Amino acid sequence: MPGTPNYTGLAGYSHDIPPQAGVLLVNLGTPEAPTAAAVRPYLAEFLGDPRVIEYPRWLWKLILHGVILRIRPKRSAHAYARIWTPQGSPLRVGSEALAAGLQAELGRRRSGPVRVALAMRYGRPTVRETIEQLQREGVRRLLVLPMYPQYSATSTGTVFDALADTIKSLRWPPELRTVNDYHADPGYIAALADSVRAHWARHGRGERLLLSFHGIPERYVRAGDPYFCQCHATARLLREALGMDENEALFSFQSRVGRERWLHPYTDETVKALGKQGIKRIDVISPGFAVDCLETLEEIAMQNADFFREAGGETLSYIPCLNAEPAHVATLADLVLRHTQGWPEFAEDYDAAAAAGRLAASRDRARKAQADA
Ligand SMILES: C=CC1=C(C)c2cc3[nH]c(cc4nc(cc5[nH]c(cc1n2)c(C)c5CCC(=O)O)C(CCC(=O)O)=C4C)c(C)c3C=C
Ligand SMILES: [Fe+2]
Ligand SMILES: [Fe+2]
Repeated sequence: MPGTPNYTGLAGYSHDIPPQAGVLLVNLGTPEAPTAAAVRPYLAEFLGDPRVIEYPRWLWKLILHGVILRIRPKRSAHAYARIWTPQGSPLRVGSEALAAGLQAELGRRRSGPVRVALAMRYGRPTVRETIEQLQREGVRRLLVLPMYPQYSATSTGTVFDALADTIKSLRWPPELRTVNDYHADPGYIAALADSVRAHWARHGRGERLLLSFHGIPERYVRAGDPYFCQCHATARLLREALGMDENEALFSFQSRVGRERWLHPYTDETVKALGKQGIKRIDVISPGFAVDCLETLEEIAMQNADFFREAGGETLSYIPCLNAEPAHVATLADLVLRHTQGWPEFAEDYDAAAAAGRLAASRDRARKAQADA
């Protein structure tokens, strides 16, 4: 508190700064440049994480450094080069825009001071340096929101590892809350459904809609990872909100790496099968990614579009992630308000009824569209 004795004698000692609440968004991270030299340290950190690759350490270190880091950086860099923007990697640009949008929205909807910051699990800015910076700015209460709608130990879980490591070394850690997942959040489902309808209104509607989620090894799910169930739940709720059944809105897993069996069905095989069945146009959405990235812009919109054409299809129409769209910002702001209830900086209450109302309205629109058809 200003005016209380400062025993350290240091300028900027955090007792002297008015307290604030903070929201820390954390995304995966991305290379600094679309070059093999920049991709190598990124992949080394990412694939060196024992949460991501659950193999005996010594064996994996041999394979990672002996084989993978000699081959993959060049291949990945080539893929990144296809989607790189003048502002940098789409994942970084999109995450920063979303964080800025959330800062503005919370500023409008909150009476108290709130700081929104963005960290990356791999690469920079790190979780540690971002939390240390927030503390210098007076953040005493912190909500950590990993940018993954569905929980997986390989994505969300490892963000909490980085958080725990940071907290362990702080003399005076902030009061903490965390968001595990928001896979069934009504606002999130409504925003996805609305984005699909907006895409159809602008580009026409395909014969099928494919909901493609990032995969993980099947072994992890058998060991207790809830990811598969949460992806299924998101897909079911999204189908309901769109008034579609399982034959119209299909479900698959993308981005597999290595020889091990990953979650099924695979996106590439599904896309090829649809092309072979004589389907000419499909729409694809990736509801597990908050912002567009390599796995959507390159793997889906480019690679899988090629697979579809090679199999006899014509158009794979990719539906972008929610990115910094106002509906996405509003949904995350709701989530923040709900998870920070009771904090003195955040006196107002989260309006659960309004979010449920938005989902109901989305379902009504689906019913109306069906009745009109
Ligand atoms: C090999 C193991 C991997 C697991 C398990 C995994 C889980 C997982 N990943 C995401 C989100 C993203 N992954 C991205 C890229 C990416 N993923 C892997 C491997 C695993 N992911 C690799 C090797 C890469 C790098 C690119 C490549 O070489 O193919 C990205 C995009 C990053 C970007 O810079 O754009 C995201 C986002 C989730 C949500 C998840 C578990 C549910
Ligand atoms: Fe991944
Ligand atoms: Fe990939």
